[in-house]
Amino acid sequence: MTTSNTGDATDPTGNATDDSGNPTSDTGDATDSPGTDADATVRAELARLRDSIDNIDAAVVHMLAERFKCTQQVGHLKAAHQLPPADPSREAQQIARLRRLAENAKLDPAFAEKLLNFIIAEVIRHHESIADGTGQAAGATGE
Ligand SMILES: O=C(O)C(=O)C[C@]1(C(=O)O)C=C[C@@H](O)C=C1
Repeated sequence: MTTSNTGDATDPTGNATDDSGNPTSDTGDATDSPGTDADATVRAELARLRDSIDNIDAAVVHMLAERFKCTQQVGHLKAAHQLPPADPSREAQQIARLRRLAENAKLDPAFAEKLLNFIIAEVIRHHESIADGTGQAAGATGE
């Protein structure tokens, strides 16, 4: 719900709801309103799906944190041996592989490529900071 919304919305069953998603026309008596059971079912299904989304988002954050711990070590290795932060041929392989994986998983490969490029751009920024001495010290966790 946006903060600019002043009027009541309708829930997915078309019933009027307030800003918290609660029915506004329901008297609270479950026996006299045919919409009440459907509302409760829809809200329960939405809550169940949102629980799964929250778990998946948490997994994504933890996996990204692990990936950045690896790339931080790569950044230090590259800086110590005067290797360039970016490796375009490696990136081309990663993109081709990720697009294949995405297609098999029925995920939009263009989206997968954009996501990987977004992550790699951040990694390269970190590598550059490590190389110029302004980056995170080796072994630092940021906690
Ligand atoms: O594999 C490397 O050389 C890395 O620095 C890691 C990484 C990546 O995030 O996967 C980042 C930058 C490179 O251009 C390629 C890949």
